[in-house]
Amino acid sequence: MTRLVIIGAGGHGKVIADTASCTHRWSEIVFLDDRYTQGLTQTSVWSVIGNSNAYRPLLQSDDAVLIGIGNNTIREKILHEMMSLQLHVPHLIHPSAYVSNTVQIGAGTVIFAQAAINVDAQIGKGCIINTSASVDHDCVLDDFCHISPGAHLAGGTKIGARSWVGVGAVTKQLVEIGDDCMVGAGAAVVQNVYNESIVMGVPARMKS
Ligand SMILES: CC(=O)SCCNC(=O)CCNC(=O)[C@H](O)C(C)(C)COP(=O)(O)OP(=O)(O)OC[C@H]1O[C@@H](n2cnc3c(N)ncnc32)[C@H](O)[C@@H]1OP(=O)(O)O
Repeated sequence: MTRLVIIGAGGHGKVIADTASCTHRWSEIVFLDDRYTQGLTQTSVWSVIGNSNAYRPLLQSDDAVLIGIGNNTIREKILHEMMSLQLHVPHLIHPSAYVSNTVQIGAGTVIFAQAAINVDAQIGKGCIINTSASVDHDCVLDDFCHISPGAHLAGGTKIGARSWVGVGAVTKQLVEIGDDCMVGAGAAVVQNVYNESIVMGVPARMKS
């Protein structure tokens, strides 16, 4: 078993740590966080061992690394740094999640408790499938997107890179959401959404 180092000790990082501890895959779980320099040495039951900006001397070659940062663009930047250093970036699945054996999952993607991912879905790198979200058959999620708690993607939905589907939002089957989009909490997306759009409401419309 190796050590898991999580970069970012905020709420999302803690859910990663909690999920990781449920898997019993890691000998130790520790955090790096910018607030270490202000005296943060503990978050919940886990130690913060250093500053995330000075990670290089703190990381061991056999560590596994995950990024505990909810912002999709920042998570992308840091994950790419980690991968360029040839560090092991696993994916993480909570034991209570259902993930079909046919699903493809990229490095650094995390799938939290009670999520369900159905047959032939494809999920890119560094994605977050949050608590109780569902991603149905044949969905394609590009890298670094975030499906918030309780959001449901119907079959064949496509989500572009770095897009964020808000808590409790839903999509109609085969809808395509572009890159860098924001789908508001509780929205029902029934039409395609262009890149960099913010949509909200039922049915979802562009934010004016
Ligand atoms: C584990 C976790 O916690 S994961 C985190 C999950 N978080 C989320 O899902 C948050 C999703 N974010 C939202 O829904 C946001 O409200 C957004 C992105 C849609 C809009 O945010 P902002 O641009 O800051 O909009 P703002 O809060 O200023 O509201 C603007 C107007 O839109 C309305 N509005 C905001 N969000 C929504 C929404 N989801 N649905 C319908 N209307 C909304 C507001 O009531 C307001 O209306 P008004 O002008 O009539 O008063």
